[in-house]
Amino acid sequence: MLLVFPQWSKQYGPVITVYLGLQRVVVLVGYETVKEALVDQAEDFSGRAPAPFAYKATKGLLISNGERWRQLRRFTLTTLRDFGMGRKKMESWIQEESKHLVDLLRENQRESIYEIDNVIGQTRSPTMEDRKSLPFTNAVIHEAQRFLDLVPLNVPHYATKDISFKGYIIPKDTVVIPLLHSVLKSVDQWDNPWTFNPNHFLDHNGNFKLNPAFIPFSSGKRACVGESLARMELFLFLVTLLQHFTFSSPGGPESVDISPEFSSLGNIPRRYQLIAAPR
Ligand code: HEM
Repeated sequence: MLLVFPQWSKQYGPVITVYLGLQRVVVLVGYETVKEALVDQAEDFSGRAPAPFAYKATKGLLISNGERWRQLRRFTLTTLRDFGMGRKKMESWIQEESKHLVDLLRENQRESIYEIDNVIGQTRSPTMEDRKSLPFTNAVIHEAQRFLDLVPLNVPHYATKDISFKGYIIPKDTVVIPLLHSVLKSVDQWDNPWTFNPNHFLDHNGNFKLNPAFIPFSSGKRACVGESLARMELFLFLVTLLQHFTFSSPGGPESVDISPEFSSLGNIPRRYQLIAAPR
C-alpha cells in the first residue's frame, strides 16, 4: 500500500520516489509541485502510465499516449461540445433528468435553502446562469468535491522521456503520481483541510472565492475532459433537489460517518439512509 501524507513533503521534500514492486513511482506532493508539473511543464508530464488490463479492454482516451491520445482527446472534446451535447442542450438534458429525480422523491417533500428560495423560487428550473447568484450553494458544492477528494492519487501519469524537474531527473518509463490528495487536503492551502467547511470558498462578505488549489479534476493537458459536464450535473441536480426537499438523516447528523468506505484509487463514500422530506 502506498501511503503518502500531504505533510510528508515537509520531511521528505515534494518529490518522493517509491517502488511498487519493480515499478519506480515518483509522487509529486503539494500544490506548487503538482502545478509546476501539470501546468508549467505540461507537455513533459502529459504521458499516461501503462495499464495493460485496461488497455486490452478499451484502448481508450484515459490510458492512451502520443498521437492516438491527442486525436482521441480532440475528438472527445469536439463531440462533447458539438454533437448534441453543446452547453445549452446539455443543460436542458440535465434539467430534465433533475425533474425526473424530483418526481421520484416527490412523496416526501417539505423545506429548502434560503438562498435558493430567494434567487430562483420553487417554480422554475435552475440554470447555470444562477450559479453566480448562489455563492453559498456554489461553495457547498466546491467544498463537497474538495472534501470527498474523489480521485486522491489522480490517474497516474508517465514519463515518456527523461524529464528534468525541480533539479531532479525523472527517468523515462517512471510512473508519476501528481497527488491530488496532497493539494485538496493541504494545510498550506486550506484553513481546516480535514473539516467540511464551505467558508473555504467564501470571502468575508459571503461572495464566492475560488482557490486555485481546487483541482479535483486535475489540471493541465491531461485534465478531466468531463469536467464541465460533471460540474453542470452537480450544480443543477443539487439545486433542483434542494428546491423541493429538505434532507436529513434518521439518526441525526452525529450518526453520519463521512469517512470513505474504501480509499484507494478512489475515495468511495459509504451508503447512507437519507430522509428526503418534501417542502
Ligand atoms: C466529479 C466527477 C469527476 C471527477 C472528480 C473526475 C476526475 C478526473 C481526474 C482526476 C482525471 C485524471 C486527470 C489527469 O490525468 O491529470 C480524469 C480524467 C478523465 N476523465 Fe474525469 N472526472 C469526473 C467526471 C468525468 C466525466 C463525467 C467524464 C465523461 C464525460 C470524464 C471523463 C474523463 C476522461 C476521458 C479522462 C481522461 C483524459 C485524458 O487522459 O486525457 N470524467 N477525470
